[in-house]
Amino acid sequence: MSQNKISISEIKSHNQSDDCWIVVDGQVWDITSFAPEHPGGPGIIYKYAGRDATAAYNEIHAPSIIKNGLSASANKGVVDQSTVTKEWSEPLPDETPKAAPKPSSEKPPLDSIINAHDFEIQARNTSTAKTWAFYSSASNDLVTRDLNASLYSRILFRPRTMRRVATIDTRTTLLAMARLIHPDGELAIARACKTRKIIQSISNNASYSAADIVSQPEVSDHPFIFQLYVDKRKEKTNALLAKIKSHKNVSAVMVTVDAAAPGKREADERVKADESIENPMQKNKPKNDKKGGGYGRLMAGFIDPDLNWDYISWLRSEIGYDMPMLTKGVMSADDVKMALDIGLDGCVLSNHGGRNLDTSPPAILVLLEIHARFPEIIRDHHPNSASVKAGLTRPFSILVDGGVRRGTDVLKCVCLGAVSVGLGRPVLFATGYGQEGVEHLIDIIRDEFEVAMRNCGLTRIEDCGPEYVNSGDIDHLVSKSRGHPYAVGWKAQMALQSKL
Ligand SMILES: Cc1cc2nc3c(=O)[nH]c(=O)nc-3n(C[C@H](O)[C@H](O)[C@H](O)COP(=O)(O)O)c2cc1C
Repeated sequence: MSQNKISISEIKSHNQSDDCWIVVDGQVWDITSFAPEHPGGPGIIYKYAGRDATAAYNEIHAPSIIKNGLSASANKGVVDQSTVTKEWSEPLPDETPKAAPKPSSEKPPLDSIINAHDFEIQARNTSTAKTWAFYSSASNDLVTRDLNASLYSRILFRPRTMRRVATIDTRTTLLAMARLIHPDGELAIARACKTRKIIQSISNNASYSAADIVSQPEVSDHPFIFQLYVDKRKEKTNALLAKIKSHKNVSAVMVTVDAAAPGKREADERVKADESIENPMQKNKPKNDKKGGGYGRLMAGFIDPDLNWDYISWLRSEIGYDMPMLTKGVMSADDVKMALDIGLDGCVLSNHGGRNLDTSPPAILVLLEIHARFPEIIRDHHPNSASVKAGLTRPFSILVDGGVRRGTDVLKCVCLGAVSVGLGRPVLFATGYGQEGVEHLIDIIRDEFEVAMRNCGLTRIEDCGPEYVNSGDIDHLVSKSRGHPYAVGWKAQMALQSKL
């Protein structure tokens, strides 16, 4: 079917935030209603209102994103090439009356940053092309990365009013997970987490060693979680664990299980790697080859794809029952149930920020799947549950990460039973400003969280519950059974009888 041809003058007339068209690869899109939800903020879109955004779009998005993410009615047609003018083909002039500030390599003052999206925009404008590509990239078409964030906007609150909310108690945990963006990297994150009473999860691939991070005098009495990737060479994992356990302030180990193979992070692959940078934990250096120059592949090369439940059970006893152990990167309720059954202390529902398996489910869907399929896990094992408080059951903590950008996102997770909520990229972007930047980010999210609590009529974390959220718009995406809801399996018995 031939597409409607649209003249350049017509496209240019749709250049306002309430009537915003852009052109990507010759296709004309009405992006008015999507722009406010754009994960990178609407500013960058408004900069291209009534213009050709192809170059800017292709820098960080895969071609299919716009087609899959917008409704068919948003496609207005194709550019009428006979109307293209010289002025249209020229790059965007520097000065623009639209909402986006002029991109600058100068960091804006920290006090002009008022939300997590602002941190992302400044990181994009001021960090090196490689740093931006490595941090922001995700696998294949970025579907999961973007869905992680956008699903939160489809869950609504069910607020109660007139509840005396002048004084509230928000004691809960936010998790934070960077030297590419600031020389102090994870050292600065650790100090900020200490001043803001947040727990940092230290990556196995951090740019400083775990010892350097947890031994800083400022944080010597502050708890940390160590995130472990199981090495193909098991003796390396054992040696690392022995070192980790020698640090009194490492209070839990989190084993990442969603990285059997590194995702194809095309933005990272497309930007040449600096072959002189050494990954301090693995002592290896990046190289550019036929696949590209991805840091992601370099950092994942040592991870054991044969990781299995037998090893996790062994690790559980090896680490010792005085040290809580969790799995991170859990994407199905069945794997949560397994973790509970073999005696782990919790799970982080996560898809690695969409960096490994594209189209894997956002954590919030897995959280809802747990409610639908194994309600006892949260009802009887949530650390604040009546059953745990009465000493009848043991606590099992569900943590969530991926796409969390607002205090309202945090509150939705807490209402649905999450004990902690993790922030990945926003913390890295905020680290561009060092310790102060991370503190500012945490203050922003906490403030948004408190505003949301008050306006929902909530004063205590213990009172947050599913009755405060309406997930109707995404309920159809929640898996309600182990098998497919109607497709008939030809080897169903075998597959469904296995616990694994
Ligand atoms: C640059 C970068 C590096 C990461 N490195 C690790 C890692 O070493 N280990 C790990 O378990 N997860 C890692 N993750 C995933 C994060 O722990 C977290 O699951 C994810 O970033 C959450 O999504 P968000 O960035 O949308 O908040 C990394 C994420 C990013 C963006």
